Amino acid sequence: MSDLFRVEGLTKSFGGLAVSRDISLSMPEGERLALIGPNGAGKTTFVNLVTGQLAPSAGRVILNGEDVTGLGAVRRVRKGLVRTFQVTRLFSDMTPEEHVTLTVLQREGKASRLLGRFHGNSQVSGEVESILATLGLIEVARRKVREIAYGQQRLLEIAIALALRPKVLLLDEPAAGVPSSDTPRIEQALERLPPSLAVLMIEHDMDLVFRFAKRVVVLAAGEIIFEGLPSEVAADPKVREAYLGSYANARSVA
Ligand SMILES: Nc1ncnc2c1ncn2[C@@H]1O[C@H](COP(=O)(O)OP(=O)(O)OP(=O)(O)O)[C@@H](O)[C@H]1O
Repeated sequence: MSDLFRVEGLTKSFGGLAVSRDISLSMPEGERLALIGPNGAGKTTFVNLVTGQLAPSAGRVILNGEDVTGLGAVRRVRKGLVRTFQVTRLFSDMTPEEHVTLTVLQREGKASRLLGRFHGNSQVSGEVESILATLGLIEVARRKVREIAYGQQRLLEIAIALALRPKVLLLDEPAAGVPSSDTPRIEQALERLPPSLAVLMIEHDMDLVFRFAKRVVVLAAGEIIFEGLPSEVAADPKVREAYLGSYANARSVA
């Protein structure tokens, strides 16, 4: 198979609770896949298994034909499997330009030298500028993170991920916490991601999912219950039942 990335039979239990059950899926180059599902369906756990933050109980993760299941998270990143997190992990006193520059230098094994020395390095600064432009962050490149909008902070997380030169990018709720007035900014930035990059996005904002995704996978209780086109997902009986079930549970708890 010529898939860039695939998982086979990925399974994980916490004690007696199975949170990933025999998940298999594949992604070609240029994929735009949304992974959706009710709260607690196991979406973040799945990403953690793929990126090496968690070890699976069974199953394999394969990147470019290579089984990376036994590798730690850092080595998977070096091979091109990169993620962002639901909650931002930025330094509030640093600028977007500094964050992305440091990441490029880190990738090149030069981060231990002083950042200042590289301000004049045109190769590094050219790459940093191009990444910041992709995410629409040029005008805030030299502002401190704490002074920029939360939506821009979320985009900076993606910029940092791009600076690691991913082949597969996993976005964990890129629009979470972002005011709806700012979601078009996120959407436009996602449209500008490199075309060959395979992107998997977890997201609860269905407008964003439908605009971004070419394919949708629905997870419920740790299992894939639907895989297909965005236009088909809402009418699928299993999907409707899963969402209705979670709504009913939420109401019965409330
Ligand atoms: N470290 C852990 N130990 C025990 N149970 C866990 C652990 N991590 C997650 N779980 C449980 O696994 C299930 C799946 O959680 P997960 O965070 O992957 O769901 P999710 O689909 O990402 O949910 P959400 O949309 O709310 O972020 C939940 O029932 C959660 O309580």
